[in-house]
Amino acid sequence: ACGNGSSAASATKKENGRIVVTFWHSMSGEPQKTLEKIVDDYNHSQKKVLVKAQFQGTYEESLPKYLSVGGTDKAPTMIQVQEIGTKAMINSGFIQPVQKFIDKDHYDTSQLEKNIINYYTVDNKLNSMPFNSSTPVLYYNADAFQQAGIKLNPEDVTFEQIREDAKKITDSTNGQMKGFALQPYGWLFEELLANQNGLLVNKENGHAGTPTKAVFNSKEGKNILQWAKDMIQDKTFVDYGTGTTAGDDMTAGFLSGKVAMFIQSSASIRDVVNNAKFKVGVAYLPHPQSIERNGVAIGGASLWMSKGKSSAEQNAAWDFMKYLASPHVQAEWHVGTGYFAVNTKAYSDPVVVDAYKKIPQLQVSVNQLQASKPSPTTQGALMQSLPEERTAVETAMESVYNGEDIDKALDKAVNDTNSAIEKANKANGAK
Ligand SMILES: O=P(O)(O)OC[C@H](O)CO
Repeated sequence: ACGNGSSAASATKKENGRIVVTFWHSMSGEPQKTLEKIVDDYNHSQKKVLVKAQFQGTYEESLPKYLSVGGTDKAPTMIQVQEIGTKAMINSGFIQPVQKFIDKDHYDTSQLEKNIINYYTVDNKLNSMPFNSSTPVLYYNADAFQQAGIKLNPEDVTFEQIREDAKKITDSTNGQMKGFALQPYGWLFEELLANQNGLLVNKENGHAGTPTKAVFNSKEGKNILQWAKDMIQDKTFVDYGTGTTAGDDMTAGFLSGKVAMFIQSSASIRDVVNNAKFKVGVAYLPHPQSIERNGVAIGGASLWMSKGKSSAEQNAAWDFMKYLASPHVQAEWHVGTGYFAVNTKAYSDPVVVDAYKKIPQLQVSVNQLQASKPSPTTQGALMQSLPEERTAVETAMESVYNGEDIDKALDKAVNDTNSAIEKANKANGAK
């Protein structure tokens, strides 16, 4: 990567006298609709800046795209990057930490959720602006639970209970509705691991230095795959695969009554609740009975400023970032999606207070985050090679679902992740 910062800034782009800010994002479904409305409101609220929101595919698609045009004229002014891209963005040399604007502007970061600020603060600098933060939650068909005569305490769900409930629901519907789905999605594995206080990588998950090894082939890692395997054997489990539509297919399966429970980002709460013809329950992430619930790490994404843009363009983007983080906009964002409000003042906004009366499910992920124990596992792993780790874990999950031995699958995923770590550390000189 380049990144010596010596290149001249590009010319400010203008349209009808307004500074153009290009904003790459990865929001689809309800979050996309909500985001587009917010951008529109911002563009109408003032006359100096024109934000152009451009959907760039999934997080996995947009980050490599950005890294291939970073530092050139084709780079957007700002981009939304998933949490695990943090180190890759810092190391790319293409970005301007937002700390610079915070300092210049005396922007008060104490209004932002502490957990989230901590996540994006590396080397005492806030690198990117918090915007859309989530936790994974358990979605369940509350009507199906009632019909099967079972109850669930949303704040304490165990692996064992899910397995039992999955059997009861599958049996009581003669297999018409299966019990549970766990998409082979690395993020869900990472979070189920954190909920058992299991580390993903060494060096305290990368918070005590650059990781040199993956360590998720632990008892805690195996618990997750054994749990899924047990349900596959019980014939109560549905595998929606790893394709790009897997998440949508799983949600569609839940909405059409083919599966009673699944785990997915809280970002889907509005999508799911709006579209269900039955009562939707939302619960904390489960844990094995023998291991106390530890809590979750924040997921989602944040907003990054490109280096090499004119200061007029950067200041315009900063103005928009501040608008996005303001209490009322965060209130609308939270209730329109299921992401947290990154600005804590949003929770007393009438928009949120009213929404909680009608959609109490929105509160579950906020409570779950606040009930998480601060530790290197709930802080999330910090490492450049997390995208590679995620792919390796997804391959392991899928192969176990297809009958592979758990130890073999996890050891292979650890080895593959270690190769990526070694390569990145060599390239960075262990940055
Ligand atoms: O789907 P999101 O935006 O909640 O993000 C989930 C993961 O944290 C992405 O890495």
